[in-house]
Amino acid sequence: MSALKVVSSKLAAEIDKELMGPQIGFTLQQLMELAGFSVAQAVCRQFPLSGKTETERGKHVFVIAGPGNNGGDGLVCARHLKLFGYNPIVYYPKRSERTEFYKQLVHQLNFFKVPILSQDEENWLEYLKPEKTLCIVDAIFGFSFKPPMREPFKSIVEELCKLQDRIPIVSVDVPTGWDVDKGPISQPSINPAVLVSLTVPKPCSNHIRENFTTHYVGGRFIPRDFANKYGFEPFGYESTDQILKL
Ligand SMILES: NC(=O)C1=CN([C@@H]2O[C@H](COP(=O)(O)OP(=O)(O)OC[C@H]3O[C@@H](n4cnc5c(N)ncnc54)[C@H](OP(=O)(O)O)[C@@H]3O)[C@@H](O)[C@H]2O)[C@@H](O)CC1
Ligand SMILES: [K+]
Repeated sequence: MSALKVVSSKLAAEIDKELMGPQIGFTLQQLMELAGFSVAQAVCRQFPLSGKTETERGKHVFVIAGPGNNGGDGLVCARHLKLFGYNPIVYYPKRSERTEFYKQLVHQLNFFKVPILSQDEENWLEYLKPEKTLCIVDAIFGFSFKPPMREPFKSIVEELCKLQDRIPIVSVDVPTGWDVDKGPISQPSINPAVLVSLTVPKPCSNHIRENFTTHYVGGRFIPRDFANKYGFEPFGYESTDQILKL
């Protein structure tokens, strides 16, 4: 276990609320854009295309998006990956009706010709093959997940657990199915090859496997005094980087 500074789910929610409150005035869209952008950067850092063969470069990044904001981060990430020269494909089984904004993110993916598997795609595993897939982006649930997991996500996560020894998983903020504070609470559970914590790591990140999971922090959107107010030091991002390897 690392001695990493973490904030509880309750505090993470308070941070979010203040960032998007009347005093600071970020919009959800702004934060989600930066969050998804940083996850795309983590994929690039971990799985660089430079020096790769044509076949390797053509592999898919399979992005699975859930119904909430974690899923929204995934949709944004897919768009940036396309711009970075990757070949993303999105599985978005339960599309959010929460706001018009989610529909706009889908339109943008269409604009970039990123394939989105239809809501009733039963053969989604056909698009996910170790020889054809570079990695999976797990953007199903983040810090608002409450067990037990409902379908269709329960079956999806079970399949991911079977595949994860052969295809690396990049989890956005919280590995799906983990309790944000307690970590993996049910079996089987996702063991990501990469975890990208957003804003600040949550307590569950103390449960990642030390020699297995590469941990990044991303979502570079707070100044020093704001971090200090919530009890942590800002992260030492370099230059224009949106991620920092911890
Ligand atoms: N400042 C930051 O750090 C920023 C953080 N951001 C990101 O937001 C994430 C948090 O987003 P969030 O609050 O929308 O919640 P999230 O985890 O996506 O899940 C909610 C959805 O899941 C569903 N659901 C829940 N339990 C379920 C179950 N058992 N089985 C099935 N469904 C279940 C629930 O459905 P409901 O229960 O409401 O019907 C709802 O639809 C955070 O982790 C980070 O990635 C950035 O975008 C912006 C900046
Ligand atoms: K996730």
